[in-house]
Amino acid sequence: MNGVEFSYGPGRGAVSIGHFEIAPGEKVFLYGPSGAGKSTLLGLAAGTLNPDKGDITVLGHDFHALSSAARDKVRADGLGIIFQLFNLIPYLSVLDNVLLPCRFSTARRARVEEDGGMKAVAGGLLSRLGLEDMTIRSRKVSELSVGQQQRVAAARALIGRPGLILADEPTSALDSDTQSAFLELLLTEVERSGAALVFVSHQRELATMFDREMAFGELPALEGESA
Ligand SMILES: Nc1ncnc2c1ncn2[C@@H]1O[C@H](COP(=O)(O)OP(=O)(O)OP(=O)(O)O)[C@@H](O)[C@H]1O
Repeated sequence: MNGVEFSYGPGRGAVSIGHFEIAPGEKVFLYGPSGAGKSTLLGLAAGTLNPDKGDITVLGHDFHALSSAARDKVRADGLGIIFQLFNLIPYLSVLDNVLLPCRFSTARRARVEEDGGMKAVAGGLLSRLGLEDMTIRSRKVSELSVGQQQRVAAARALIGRPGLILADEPTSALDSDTQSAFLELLLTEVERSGAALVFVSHQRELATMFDREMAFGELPALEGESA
């Protein structure tokens, strides 16, 4: 992103991003005060928000030159997104939630077929993310714990080897031991798939697990900061 300006409308939130870059396979921890613009940055990178000014290139695609349908295709083919509230489809099974991105992208589906097929790839991801129990896979996600839903959301983001994963505070609902255990599994899977990762969180103690940390906006001093 270069010289990006975005506003939600007159008198509403506005965000400026001078320069933001992430290399293939790089894992970046993005932090900053509430309202600084972290989620907006992710929305711009996902192509769901359109900048008023500036350039955004994602996975080699210049968003400015693309129609919104073409941006949607870049997102479906190449991005994995983990939201704070996971945004799973409650009435679908775990397996169907994980496989959802393959329904929207033939490229993604083809990569999954290449890697061994839908059931095998989804099952492998779920197992490595800590959902080994086979009976969980056919359950509706609304019947899972928050921690289990988080793992399903991670598997859904990772399926079909997207080039970039965008994660918006996916650990905030969990206690700190569960958070770091989840993050370790997520980072291992991200590394395995070769994806780049932008991970937004307020929990700066997690930053050491990443290649790079980046502050967004004004930052309170870390020293003496209450936990
Ligand atoms: N849908 C929206 N409509 C209007 N203003 C918005 C909207 N979403 C965010 N904003 C405003 O845009 C600015 C950036 O918000 P954003 O959600 O990107 O911050 P954030 O750094 O992700 O915050 P948090 O850490 O609290 O999630 C804020 O001033 C916010 O109030």
